[in-house]
Amino acid sequence: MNIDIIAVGKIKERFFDEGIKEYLKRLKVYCNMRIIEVSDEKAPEKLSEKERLEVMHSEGIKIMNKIRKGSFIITLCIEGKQFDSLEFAHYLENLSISGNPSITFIIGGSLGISEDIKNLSNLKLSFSKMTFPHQLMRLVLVEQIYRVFKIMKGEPYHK
Ligand SMILES: C[S@@+](CC[C@H](N)C(=O)[O-])C[C@H]1O[C@@H](n2cnc3c(N)ncnc32)[C@H](O)[C@@H]1O
Repeated sequence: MNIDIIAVGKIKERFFDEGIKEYLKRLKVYCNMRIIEVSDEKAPEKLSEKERLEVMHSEGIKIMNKIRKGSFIITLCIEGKQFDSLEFAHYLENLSISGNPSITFIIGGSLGISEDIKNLSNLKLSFSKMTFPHQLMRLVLVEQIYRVFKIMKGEPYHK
């Protein structure tokens, strides 16, 4: 299975970086995963709503340019659909059985993600109603994808 994660912004904290790298290493036997980083737009700390939308729009264009053609697009956002890990595993398993060439997960930057990207997504996925920083979200996502493969293969990990 080809899985892309398109993420806005860099991983700056070493402890997130190490965790993400560990799961990417573990995932190598299960899938072909690429992490594609797009740069975040430089923005002042205080932004008007109009400026915030403009930043997210510019980041959205960079994201769009990186989406693999024909990919099933899953955008992470707080208001999306919530799954438990077993449901998420079955959902991804069905996607792979239905012959999708790839799955693309999208994680927004510190300001969030544009409506354009949300609207072109096949699924909006929420990990809870709480807001997580984008670096932590990337770590949680790779861990949950690893968990999905362990569940799909019936291998011990999930309880
Ligand atoms: C710091 S958050 C952005 C917060 C922004 N105020 C918003 O409402 O989207 C950065 C990114 O992490 C992801 N994210 C954060 N919390 C999430 C959650 N509970 N479920 C799904 N994605 C989340 C989203 O992709 C979001 O764009």
